[in-house]
Amino acid sequence: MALLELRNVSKGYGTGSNRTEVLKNINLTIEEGEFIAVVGFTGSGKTTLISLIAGLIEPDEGEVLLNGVKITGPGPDRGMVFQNYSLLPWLSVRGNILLAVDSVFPLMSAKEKNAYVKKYVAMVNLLPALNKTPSELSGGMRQRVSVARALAMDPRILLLDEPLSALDALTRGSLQDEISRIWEQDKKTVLLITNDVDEGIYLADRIIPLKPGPNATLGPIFSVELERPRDKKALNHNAVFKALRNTVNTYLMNVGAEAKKGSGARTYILPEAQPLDLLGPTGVPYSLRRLVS
Ligand SMILES: Nc1ncnc2c1ncn2[C@@H]1O[C@H](COP(=O)(O)OP(=O)(O)OP(=O)(O)O)[C@@H](O)[C@H]1O
Repeated sequence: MALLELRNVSKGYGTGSNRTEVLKNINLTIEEGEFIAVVGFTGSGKTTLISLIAGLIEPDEGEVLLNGVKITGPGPDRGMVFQNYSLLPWLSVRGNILLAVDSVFPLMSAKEKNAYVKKYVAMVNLLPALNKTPSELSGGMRQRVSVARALAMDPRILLLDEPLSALDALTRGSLQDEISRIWEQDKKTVLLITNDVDEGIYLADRIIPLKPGPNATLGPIFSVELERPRDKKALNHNAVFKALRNTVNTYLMNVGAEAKKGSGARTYILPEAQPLDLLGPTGVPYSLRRLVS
């Protein structure tokens, strides 16, 4: 039996003329231990999709099943990492993770909990920051704490909703490496939502595009036939990686262009314009003054 299954799931918001149909007839099956990446356009319904799986919202039609049982609300069997760090600002790294551990393993002794929290903090390389509060951490460090907290709850599936999109390119790259390393260790089932095709290919077993909304549906499944562990630098020269990236990007560009045509969106051709440079009192343009003075 599949670990997670979405059967003909549709979801919209609002009523009457304020109604937005977001997802239409979504069918998705994820097996235990798989790493799946859903790539999609801004506003296509990625967060809606992951919120349905997290049990934060309910589908209008269809059903979401975990291990064959219908999801009716949030639960510790699904660990969620959001785009924007959702840590409690008054608690330390240890405190934030401990709170989650307390709720899932209430019978664990204080000593065991302490060691358990440390294990997950070490997993994301944050032991030196164990007693720091979120305001003392960088964005990348906060996201690491979120990942550690989700993993410490030992969920059946880890739901990652664009966890790296608010980070700069360097931090994003190193966190991708960490997620990859942790996944190799833990072999947890993961659903990653991302807008970065390269990130999806680097991390996942399968890439599934979410087409543009309204009434967004899932596109074809692209299998990632790349050996693990993957070396990001080597991938840049890997023919399979480059071909897959090209195929997925071309697919996304085509469905994006189709959706634009269908929506009747108009293209405006802007005139070519050069910015006027204001002349200073000396007759030298302001932008050059520092160079000539
Ligand atoms: N609670 C809500 N009430 C009304 N409309 C909503 C609600 N949540 C989302 N929407 C709308 O549903 C559509 C899909 O939103 P969603 O956040 O799922 O997309 P997304 O792909 O995650 O977007 P982004 O890439 O910007 O994060 C958008 O048009 C959004 O405005």
